[in-house]
Amino acid sequence: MKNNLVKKSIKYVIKDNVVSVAVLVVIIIGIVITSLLPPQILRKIIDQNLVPRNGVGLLSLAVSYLGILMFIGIFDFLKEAILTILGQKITKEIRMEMMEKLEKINAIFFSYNGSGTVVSRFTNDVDAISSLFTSGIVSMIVDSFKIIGILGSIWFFSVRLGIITLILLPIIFIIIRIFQRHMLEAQIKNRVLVGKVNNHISESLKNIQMIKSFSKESYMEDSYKMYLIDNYRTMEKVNFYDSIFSPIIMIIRALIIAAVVILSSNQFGYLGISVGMVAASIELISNLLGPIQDLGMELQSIQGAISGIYRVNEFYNEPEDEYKNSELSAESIISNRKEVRISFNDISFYYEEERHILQNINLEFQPQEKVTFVGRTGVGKSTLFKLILGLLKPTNGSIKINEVDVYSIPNTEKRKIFGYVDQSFHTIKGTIADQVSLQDKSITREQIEDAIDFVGLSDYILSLENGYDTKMDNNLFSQGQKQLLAIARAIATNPPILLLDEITANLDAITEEKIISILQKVSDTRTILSISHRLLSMISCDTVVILENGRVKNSGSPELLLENDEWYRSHIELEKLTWR
Ligand SMILES: Nc1ncnc2c1ncn2[C@@H]1O[C@H](COP(=O)(O)OP(=O)(O)OP(=O)(O)O)[C@@H](O)[C@H]1O
Repeated sequence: MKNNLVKKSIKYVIKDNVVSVAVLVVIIIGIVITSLLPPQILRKIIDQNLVPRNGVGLLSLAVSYLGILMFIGIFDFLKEAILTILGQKITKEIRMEMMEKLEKINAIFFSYNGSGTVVSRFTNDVDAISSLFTSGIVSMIVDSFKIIGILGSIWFFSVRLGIITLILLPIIFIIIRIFQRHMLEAQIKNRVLVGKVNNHISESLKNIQMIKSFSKESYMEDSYKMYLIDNYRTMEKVNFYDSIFSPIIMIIRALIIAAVVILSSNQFGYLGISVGMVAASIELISNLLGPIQDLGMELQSIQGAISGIYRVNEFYNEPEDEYKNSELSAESIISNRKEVRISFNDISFYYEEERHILQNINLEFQPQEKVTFVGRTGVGKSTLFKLILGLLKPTNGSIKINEVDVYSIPNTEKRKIFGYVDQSFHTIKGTIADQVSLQDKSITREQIEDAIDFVGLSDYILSLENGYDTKMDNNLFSQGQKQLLAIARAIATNPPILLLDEITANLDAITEEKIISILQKVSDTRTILSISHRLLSMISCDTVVILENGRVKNSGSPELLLENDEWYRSHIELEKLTWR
């Protein structure tokens, strides 16, 4: 992959924490070495003191045995602490870079990736990478060295025992791995089923009205029972593997101890080692089981981390918005708001190759022209707006404002050029004033209050206890008021172009009328591009553009279209016959 974010972040954190990394290396060496010492001391105690019944030096050996165990504990603690800190720093670095990337990424990415997928890149995948440090690669290196060290020590006591241990090692590893795999499979299955059980409850609660209205209680109950039974079965499996795992490790350990004792007994004398060496070998071999068990789990988390690394790097390599001319400012594009000329120059667009949404669109709008785009649902009206806003890049042609390609306008300048309102109001965390400014520091309090006043919401908002500084709550505003707030948000920076996408779609006729009258006021000095399903509810416009099959079918003044466009005329007639 071209840009390896994970590698870059690791390098950066290591460079920034050289001392901690150096201490970590020393600690790791310390752990590997010190963990080999206790069996050696044990051998000495048995061979020098216990067998010949000699007390000389016994106390100092016992103290060093204890001291070394304490050191191992301290080293282990330090290793974990440093690894966790470094791991957290690396994941923080990765997440920050990902957030920066998210801001630059091409809007088309979000067409194909739902919010769940993107969130999972930030959470699960980065967490999997972090486990690479806490329980993955470093622990695996430590455990591998521990195993090598233990093997070396055993070899040193008896070559024969060394060879036997070497042969037994992969067999033990495979047995442990088989059990771990089954355990993990059952745990994952169980987690999925617990999720399903919980989802089912929340889904039932969410849809309780529909369930009751359509008498679907028994269906919901049956599927809940089914999930519960499945959950119970997998839970049993998890319990079975959990309870059998420890006894299996103990049996393996007991078998090894028995084998070492028998092979080194006087009758066999096969290993030819002292009693102290037997005891030390038993301890060493017992100590082998820990790292072998850990190695299995570490392999597992490394596997998870590798796929996390792949997905994070894949995200990091997503194409970014191509060309933004940072020299362009809103003022340089539109020096006189009465001179805003928008042109569509043979634009075509598709989301998926070979499936054109828009084709060969050529249009030219005069300064302060009011244009309404109409057409059947799915014809590509909202897509056209995204192209005008420069969120999507036409696959062919260009859209220009005063001869400047909209796609090259930097995002920071867009709010001064465009105001955009769509069907629903999207709230942000914060106060009512924040809903208008979107916490943009360059928007003054006066601009916020003027915009709110303009849409006629100031009386209502000032009647609230904290006025404009009231904490935003979805229940504070009706649907119509929210749309007014959305208009205030769009006009706060006084942009010369307004894009209105079906903004009255979810409102009743009276609220719709109120909003349209406010929009008429807003439209005086602006270019207004709007989308409307209902031809009669359009704000009075100069031009109607009818889209059909991704192309401009017809365009002209409403009066002209009434005369020469059958589709337009029949739709107007049809709407007049209906309630609204
Ligand atoms: N993100 C996307 N990825 C793939 N296809 C898409 C995407 N968004 C829209 N489309 C497709 O593009 C076509 C045009 O959609 P668009 O939303 O622009 O139409 P519209 O005219 O605004 O529809 P409506 O009036 O119902 O809002 C539709 O066929 C839709 O399925």
